[in-house]
Amino acid sequence: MAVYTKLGAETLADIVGAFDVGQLVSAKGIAEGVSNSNWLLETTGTDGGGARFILTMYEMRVEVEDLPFFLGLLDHLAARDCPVPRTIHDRENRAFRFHDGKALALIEFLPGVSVSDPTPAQARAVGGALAQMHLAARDFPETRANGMDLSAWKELLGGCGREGLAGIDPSLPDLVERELAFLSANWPGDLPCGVIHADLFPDNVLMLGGDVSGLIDFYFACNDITAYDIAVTHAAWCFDADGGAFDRALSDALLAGYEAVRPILPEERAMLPVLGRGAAMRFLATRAYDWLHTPADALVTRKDPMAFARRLGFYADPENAAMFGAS
Ligand SMILES: Nc1ncnc2c1ncn2[C@@H]1O[C@H](COP(=O)(O)OP(=O)(O)OP(=O)(O)O)[C@@H](O)[C@H]1O
Ligand SMILES: N[C@@H](CCO)C(=O)O
Repeated sequence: MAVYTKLGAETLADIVGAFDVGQLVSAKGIAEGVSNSNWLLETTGTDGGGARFILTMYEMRVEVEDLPFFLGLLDHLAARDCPVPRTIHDRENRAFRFHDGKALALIEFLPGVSVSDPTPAQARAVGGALAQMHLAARDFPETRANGMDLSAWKELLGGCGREGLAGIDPSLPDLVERELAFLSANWPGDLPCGVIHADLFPDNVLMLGGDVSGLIDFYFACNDITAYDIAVTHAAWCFDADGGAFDRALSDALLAGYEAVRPILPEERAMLPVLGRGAAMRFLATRAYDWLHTPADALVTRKDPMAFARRLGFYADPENAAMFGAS
């Protein structure tokens, strides 16, 4: 349950009063998500017609000094017609405020649901929305380094130790050692860079039928290799949940949808298998670390690291590299 802080009705009404959004009508804690506390708020709206918002209180993993980047990016992308929620600024035009020392932001509510079993048409739409985001962010003036880069993967996996990794699966210590050495030697240094989402899993995409109605949860967004974001999205969308079964139709649709909006350069395509290995390692690293460091009685469900070890195997297999060739 991702509501870590209890806020009474009066407190929520006070918070809402700082924004020009009408009066609070109802508030409901949102169970999904693990990093922040989220509430779905309903207000009377400014014209009395009613309005819905997401109130987010930043609890962990999000640094307050990064909020201008994350929230400014939402406004920048929304102004360029990307399906992302706008940040509602308070009456003093601030994008975030503090309550009891914790930062909070009011964000536009977007309709739609996260799909757990995407169709190729939905994967195509997601590819298109990702490319649209990459293009729209080109003139975003703020920058943020990727806190989840290769050096962070090494640190997280180092923090697991060989024994810890072996406790998850006996094959993991050698796989991690071999792959980290490969990625260190082969990570591209000359591909186009820009603002990337870096975590565009199905649970961070809201869909209405075949259309993307919302890209959310930009709290890993940063400046890094643009094609790495394609690889992350590919790894997140084109396999079954345990990572054992690759879905070629989803993959083709995702890449075609992306290319309908922004071409994938030949040099980007050529590196997709390596970037896919990196993307798989990134989620293997955070999942393995959390697997070993989350107390057994925590309310959060741990995610399976091996689901990304299997994806890693897929991207590392030379037989699979050909399908990323120029279309
Ligand atoms: N703008 C929005 N419009 C509609 N629903 C939203 C919006 N933002 C968030 N939600 C809902 O709230 C849930 C949690 O949001 P989010 O994923 O940002 O939380 P989080 O705690 O940061 O998650 P994570 O654990 O993935 O980091 C989402 O799954 C979605 O159901
Ligand atoms: N999307 C990530 C969690 C947030 O980094 C995962 O599924 O492991």
